[in-house]
Amino acid sequence: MNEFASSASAVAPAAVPLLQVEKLAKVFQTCHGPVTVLQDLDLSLNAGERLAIIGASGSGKTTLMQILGTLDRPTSGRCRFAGRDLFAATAAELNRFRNAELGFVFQFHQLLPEFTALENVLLPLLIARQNRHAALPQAEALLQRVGLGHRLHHKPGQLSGGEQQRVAIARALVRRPRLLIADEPTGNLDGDTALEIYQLLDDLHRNSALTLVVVTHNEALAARMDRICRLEQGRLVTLA
Ligand SMILES: Nc1ncnc2c1ncn2[C@@H]1O[C@H](COP(=O)(O)OP(=O)(O)OP(=O)(O)O)[C@@H](O)[C@H]1O
Repeated sequence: MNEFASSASAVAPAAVPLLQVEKLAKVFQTCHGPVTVLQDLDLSLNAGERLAIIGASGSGKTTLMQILGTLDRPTSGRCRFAGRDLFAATAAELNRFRNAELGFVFQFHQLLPEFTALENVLLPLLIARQNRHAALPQAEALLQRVGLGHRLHHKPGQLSGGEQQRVAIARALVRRPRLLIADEPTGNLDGDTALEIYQLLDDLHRNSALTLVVVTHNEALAARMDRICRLEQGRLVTLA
């Protein structure tokens, strides 16, 4: 764990939400004038909670995920992770925080096509300077856990869409992040395969204290989470 993340968890009492967003706004400046996508957005998410975010196309779901994932900065407002103000951190601190504390899954898996499933999952550990010998059993165990123990040495092009997304989930979780951010993780999959991915997320949640924010267009899949919010007019409205 990096110094920013460890000092954050050291100062955070148990009652502090894992993620706390206050009065968040995002305005894009374009040649046609400013485009306000998020405004006055509040969100509080406890450790271990699973939140589904739904909303019309263009309502700002990906914009919000990018900000929660610290891949983009808000125009104004505050985002705290375990009590620590994220956007007050330096770029280097944020980088280390992101690598240690966050896992990302996208609609298109973004696996490296030349690498095997095992190598794709191993990579974040090697980038974090873990010894390959120690990292290998961790990556293998996680691939077993997502049901791909028999596909370790297959490349993404040799795997089905659902299998590729399982590898992407294993890659996102291999460094044991506290928050998993999934932007339309099943948008590219058929109904049965999408359901299998959600069952896998259920399993992973049950067996570890994973906190999950998932964007989906599918309300039946959203209903599997603990809470559903709809993004409308720049704000999150709690539905259930
Ligand atoms: N860099 C940018 N510059 C200007 N406008 C942007 C930029 N990025 C996003 N937008 C605008 O912000 C709005 C929200 O986009 P976003 O991708 O967050 O929506 P979304 O809810 O994820 O949509 P979808 O469900 O279709 O993926 C859109 O109107 C989009 O055109």
